[in-house]
Amino acid sequence: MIEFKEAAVVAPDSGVPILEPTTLTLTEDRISIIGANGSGKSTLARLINGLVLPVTGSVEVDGLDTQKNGAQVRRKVGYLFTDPSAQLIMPTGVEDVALSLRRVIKNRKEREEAAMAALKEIGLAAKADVSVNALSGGQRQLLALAGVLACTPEIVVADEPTTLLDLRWRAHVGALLRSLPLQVIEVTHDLDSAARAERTLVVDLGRVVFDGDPKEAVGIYRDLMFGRATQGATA
Ligand SMILES: Nc1ncnc2c1ncn2[C@@H]1O[C@H](COP(=O)(O)OP(=O)(O)OP(=O)(O)O)[C@@H](O)[C@H]1O
Repeated sequence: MIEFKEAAVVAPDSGVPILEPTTLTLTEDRISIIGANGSGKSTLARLINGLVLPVTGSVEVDGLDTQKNGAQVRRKVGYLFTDPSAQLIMPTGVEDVALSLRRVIKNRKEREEAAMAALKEIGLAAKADVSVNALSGGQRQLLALAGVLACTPEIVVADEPTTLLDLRWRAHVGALLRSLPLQVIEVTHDLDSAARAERTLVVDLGRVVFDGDPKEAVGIYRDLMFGRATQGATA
């Protein structure tokens, strides 16, 4: 269970509020987060695994405070970035997934075997020894996901995981995320994908302005966007 208690974030340099005090209990297996560029979605998502820490209030995952128990929280919460380059470090796929496992499996041979198993599971076994740079964008995102899943998280937070992908890869990665027997929280600009969740949060100007039915959420987001576009056009 993920619990935000009045969690607020400000910009480290300026102190400008990025996320207003936010209280949420997130228990559903499929949650989507939508909102305009710069509204605070990634900040909200990053609070869940302690990549961002609240300046006031707290965020807990199964009772573990992200501030005090960061390492334990990150073992529970895997984080998938929009751009897989942000998390792929090693020259080849198998080395990269093995690196993700360095804290989980100490024995090198066992680690490589587990990395290969994770690549096989996701359909990338044939690319295990290929240079990461030679993979397509879709394959790189799959590889990043393999690295996350190899560590057997209980929750996956995916921050616009399909934004950089073509339609085919978008469908593939989206379907994979939906098939995971885990809690999946997805930040997305893909409103069809957002609407498939059980619960959707709409973020606007650093606040969760709607929390509930996905289809209703998408309607509210569209109203926010078109209202703003109209105001902008007439200003
Ligand atoms: N470390 C930081 N220092 C200063 N400002 C920040 C920092 N992190 C985020 N911001 C600002 O906070 C606001 C919210 O950022 P955030 O990345 O959470 O938005 P977002 O909704 O995920 O946007 P996008 O859809 O464009 O990815 C933006 O205006 C951003 O510039």
